[in-house]
Amino acid sequence: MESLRTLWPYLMFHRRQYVIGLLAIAIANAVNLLPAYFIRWTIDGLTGQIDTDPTTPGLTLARAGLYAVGIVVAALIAGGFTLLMRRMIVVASRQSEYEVRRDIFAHLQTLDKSYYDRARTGDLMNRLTGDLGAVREMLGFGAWQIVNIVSGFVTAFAVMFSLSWQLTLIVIALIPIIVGILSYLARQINVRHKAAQEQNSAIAAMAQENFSGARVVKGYAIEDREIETYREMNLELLRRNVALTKVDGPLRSFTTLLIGVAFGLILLVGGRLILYGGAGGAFTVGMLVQFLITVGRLTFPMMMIGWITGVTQRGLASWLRLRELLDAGAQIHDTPGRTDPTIHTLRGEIAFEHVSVRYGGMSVLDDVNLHIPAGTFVGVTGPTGSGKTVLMQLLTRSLDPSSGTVRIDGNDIRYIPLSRLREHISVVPQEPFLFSDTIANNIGFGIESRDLPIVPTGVSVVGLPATPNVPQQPDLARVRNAARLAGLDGDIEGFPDGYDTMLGERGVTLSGGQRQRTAIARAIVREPAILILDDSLSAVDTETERRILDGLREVSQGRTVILIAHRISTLRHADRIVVLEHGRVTEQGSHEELVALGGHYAELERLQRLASDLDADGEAVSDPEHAADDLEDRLPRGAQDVKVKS
Ligand SMILES: Nc1ncnc2c1ncn2[C@@H]1O[C@H](COP(=O)(O)OP(=O)(O)OP(=O)(O)O)[C@@H](O)[C@H]1O
Repeated sequence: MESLRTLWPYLMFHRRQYVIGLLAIAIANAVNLLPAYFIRWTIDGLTGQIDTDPTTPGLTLARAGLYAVGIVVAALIAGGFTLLMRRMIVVASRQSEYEVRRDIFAHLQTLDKSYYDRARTGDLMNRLTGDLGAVREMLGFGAWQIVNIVSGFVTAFAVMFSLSWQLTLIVIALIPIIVGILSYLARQINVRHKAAQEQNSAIAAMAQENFSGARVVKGYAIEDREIETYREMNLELLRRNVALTKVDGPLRSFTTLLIGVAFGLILLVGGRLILYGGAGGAFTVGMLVQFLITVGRLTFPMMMIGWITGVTQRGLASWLRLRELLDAGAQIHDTPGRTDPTIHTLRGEIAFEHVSVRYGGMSVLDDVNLHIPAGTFVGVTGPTGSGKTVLMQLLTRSLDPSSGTVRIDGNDIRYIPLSRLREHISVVPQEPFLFSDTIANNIGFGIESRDLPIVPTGVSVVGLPATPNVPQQPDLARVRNAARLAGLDGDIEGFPDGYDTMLGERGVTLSGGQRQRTAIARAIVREPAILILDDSLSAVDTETERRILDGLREVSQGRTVILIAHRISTLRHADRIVVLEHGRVTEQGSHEELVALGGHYAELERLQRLASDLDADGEAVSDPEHAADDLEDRLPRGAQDVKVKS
């Protein structure tokens, strides 16, 4: 029931609707019992058993008409209250669903990279759809039916007792059997529903990865294998769903059987009571019929007990799966009391002091000491896996160091508000992600929340507040300028709808170089204090690279730019170049200083010069394979990458 406690606040938020709705059900249930009284009086009148007027037969036409009107009025009242209940509870459950979904999404936004490294997108999607649906069903139809059952039983039993305690006892005797069997089946339903939901998540995750990686699947022609894997997983889902049906189904049949048994016994004992009389006065035919009608009214709630136990068990199991999302905490967050809220901007001075990072037992960065003055243009290079990306991730606190301190403007970054830190540092990742949106929105993505005016476009739904206002389109002048600096403006002008061209699933597919430049423009447009480009020029030709570097020079005025690269042509004009090897800073200085030093950088420079000489004098063209093999054998790993990519 711990899981219910955490759901409570969502219910309490709409308590007024729930209370009104639940009262309405109770009233409707009570009113629904009235027609049985009218029927009883009619029958007893006809059989003369309640002949109150000795001069006339038991039933007059006027009285029969009154009973008929009574039945219609009772139906109208009950119908009205049922409508009111639906309006209250179904809307409240939809609102609770909206709030849970909103909270989960907002919470997921606070989780850090390490969570998403582990989580599977398909699984998250399934929880936000399938599991949330099960919870909504529990809160809406489920809550309604629980009260329906409880109030239905209470009112019906009150009437039944007033008619005959003997017959009521028969019905009561059957209840423990019902409850015992139903709770056993409910436990089974819970276990099997969880298993089915887990398989649903796995299958959704597999499909999502397959669609995202469609190019790889096609490239390797492994569609058949994927089809077979999916078939197996789908079959397993079928098995689990069938297993669920095997316990879901008997609930209904079992309840019908019990009702049949109850009716049989009531007729038997009720008939006896009419014939021979019972304790507590005469038992009439009309009373027996009323009793049967009232028991009949319990059929649906009884069936619903089984169904509702299933819905509640499924809803609770799904809520637990949603709680797992809400309980996942961000490992990196502000430290209340130590975070300095007065920090609003950054200048861009960076210092790494004895910084080490370890993953498991593996050392990724080892005692790194580095000082980068504000406004410097720094190149970072080193073999693959030497820790360049990890070093940059420390600056946005995508991860915290295992030991040592990272400072910006002299402040320990653990005490700079996270939102400020990330607002003023832009990173162009190695594999940029673009949204299925216009190219203008993809570039302006990062400025929306910070700089854009809010315009009211919310839509009001009857009874609900208007949806929150959404930001305006990004400032096109800024977007255009960023695209120019990233060397992308020419490409965009060639697109069918210019800056309004849709990208991704619904539009143009960009080349690797265009994707990189879109990501660069997105980073530049925010005018960050620190701009980090992680191997972001690897997919562009040398001419485009030169244009982008010129653009970066222009934006680097007054900001710190860090450029991770393997190409000497990208690095050579940096104010300072840092070489990382095996997680340690092994060289730093200007291009000339490092070439003179004769270390990793000098070797990289020599081999890349050799490669371009080979290209230039045609040897590589006449026999490119051998030239490439020859060079590859001699190039260090980082340089091999350059050769392959360039
Ligand atoms: N989340 C992680 N868990 C475990 N190991 C990790 C994680 N992230 C990075 N590493 C490891 O840290 C090392 C450094 O990775 P990093 O991405 O910084 O290399 P890099 O120098 O940027 O390489 P490249 O030039 O290929 O991009 C690698 O061995 C990598 O496998």
